Amino acid sequence: MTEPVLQLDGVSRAFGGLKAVQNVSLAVQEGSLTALIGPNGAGKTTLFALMSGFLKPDTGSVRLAGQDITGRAPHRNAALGMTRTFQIVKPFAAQTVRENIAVGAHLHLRHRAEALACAETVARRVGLGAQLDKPACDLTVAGCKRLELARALATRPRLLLLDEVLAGLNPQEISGMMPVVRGIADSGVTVLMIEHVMQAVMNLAEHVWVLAQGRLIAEGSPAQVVCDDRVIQAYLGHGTAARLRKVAAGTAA
Ligand SMILES: Nc1ncnc2c1ncn2[C@@H]1O[C@H](COP(=O)(O)OP(=O)(O)OP(=O)(O)O)[C@@H](O)[C@H]1O
Repeated sequence: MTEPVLQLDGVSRAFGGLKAVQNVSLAVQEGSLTALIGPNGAGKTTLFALMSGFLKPDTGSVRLAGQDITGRAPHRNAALGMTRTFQIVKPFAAQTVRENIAVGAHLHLRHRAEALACAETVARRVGLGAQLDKPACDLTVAGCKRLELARALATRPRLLLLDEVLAGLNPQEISGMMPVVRGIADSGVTVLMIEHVMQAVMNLAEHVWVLAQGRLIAEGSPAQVVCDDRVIQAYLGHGTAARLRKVAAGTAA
């Protein structure tokens, strides 16, 4: 097997007495589309922050394409090809969609005209082509989520960490967003997503890690994890798990 694009070994982080992430080890393979799931407060966002450099681990190591990046600043990691999105989207409200996306493009493009041209291409990829000249504050929630995705994509990531890009969307908006995420992965970008929308996890992810109380409690294909007793106890509950098993078997109504 080739070297993982991202590798965590024994990563832990506490906030005072709260062990938010405990001894997590995982490897993300290049070109994969995978998911990190678990109950509220499980430590998923903290783990993303530890991966991307927004937080330093107390113990353990993070490697990006074999290079030790433990505790390295986020902008340096972005320059190396790892970019994350945020659950709470905070665009530059008064600036246009194009200008917001261009901020990401400036990571690798010095000239404004080039960054704006790149922004236009990326906007079309995420379905924001018609909104390029709108101020970001005029976007709907779904539009803001697409903008967050676009800003990250404009950095030309090799590995994209998506923190709940589907949160707050209605079923129709979720259905519209799933092909966008799939398209990004199909274009060769490795995608790891934190997601509570299990329909999307079942449809998109080839491998899932399950976190509960800071610890990895299970991993496997979506079909495997929804059958795992620890995952049912800690997160899904019996009703949801049964429904998802039907989805996995392709027999959902
Ligand atoms: N900066 C911080 N200071 C103190 N405690 C924190 C901090 N960040 C997170 N925590 C705590 O760490 C635990 C894990 O939080 P985290 O946000 O990583 O969980 P999560 O799995 O992403 O949850 P959710 O699904 O609700 O977003 C929670 O108990 C949270 O309150």
